[in-house]
Amino acid sequence: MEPPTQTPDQPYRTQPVSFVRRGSRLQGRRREAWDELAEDFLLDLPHVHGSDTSVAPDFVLDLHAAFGRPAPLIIEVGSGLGEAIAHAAAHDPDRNYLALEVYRPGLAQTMLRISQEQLTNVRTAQVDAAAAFAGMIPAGAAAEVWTFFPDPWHKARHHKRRLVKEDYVERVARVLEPGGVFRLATDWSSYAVQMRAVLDASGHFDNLHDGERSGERSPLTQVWESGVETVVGGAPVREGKDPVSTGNTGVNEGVDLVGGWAPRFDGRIPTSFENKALEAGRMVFDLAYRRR
Ligand SMILES: C[S@@+](CC[C@H](N)C(=O)[O-])C[C@H]1O[C@@H](n2cnc3c(N)ncnc32)[C@H](O)[C@@H]1O
Repeated sequence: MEPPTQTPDQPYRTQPVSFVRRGSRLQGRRREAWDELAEDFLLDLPHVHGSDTSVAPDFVLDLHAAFGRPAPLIIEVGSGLGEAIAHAAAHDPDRNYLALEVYRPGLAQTMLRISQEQLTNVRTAQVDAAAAFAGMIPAGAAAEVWTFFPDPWHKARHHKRRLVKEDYVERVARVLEPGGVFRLATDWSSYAVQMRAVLDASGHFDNLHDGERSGERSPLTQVWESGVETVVGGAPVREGKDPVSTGNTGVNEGVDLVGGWAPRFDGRIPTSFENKALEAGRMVFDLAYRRR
């Protein structure tokens, strides 16, 4: 049976959300995957206000029941097509992996991967991660939270929609156990700078690579020198009508003396999304912070 299509979820929200409604209809193999695999791999969440990305504020997930065993928990937010989480879970069978994603076709594709690779340690949930982290995920339950390539929301007037900002970082701090690790990646320098600033200011985290890759070794310095982000889709960025925020994307911005960039995380395999960024010549910024 075709699952219900998404319905507007703005009325109950007080904050702008980090995602847009993309096609939620499932076709072909993905539709079959949803019908056949959701019972085993998709968490059945109580939604509110008819929105299938919401979760009832008083609902708390029973992780032991969801996975059928107690084990350290890794949560990937915005897991897309499931490439990274399926790969990581296959190489790390002793830990539980939870994919939080709002995009239904992506979740169907993720469930297909889980099934094809016969993984027993992955579950998925269609939910806004910011809402899930407010209550659904028990406090201190996660050993790691990953947020790789969140939607960049380029235009300055859209920056408020970026996922990684103060309130999200507070919620990640809530779900991580003491000593737990928050890993992030982005291919846009302006968002990378925002992530680093918000995390450094939060008071809940220590940068695992504080001061590393500064100066000429900083990917930020390299982006500024190359000016690669001043051309998007083959067209130069234009002030006023900029397709990307011109903050921290210009040529000769100087040298990044702060650094703090992590080496590429081994568990993060290149996704098709990252590959497109690399083909366009952009750099990837990794960050890793430990919960105090
Ligand atoms: C640019 S894609 C990157 C996907 C994947 N991480 C990768 O590297 O291929 C960002 C993903 O985050 C999802 N997303 C955005 N906001 C979200 C939220 N609040 N909760 C869960 N997923 C979200 C989007 O639906 C999209 O699939």
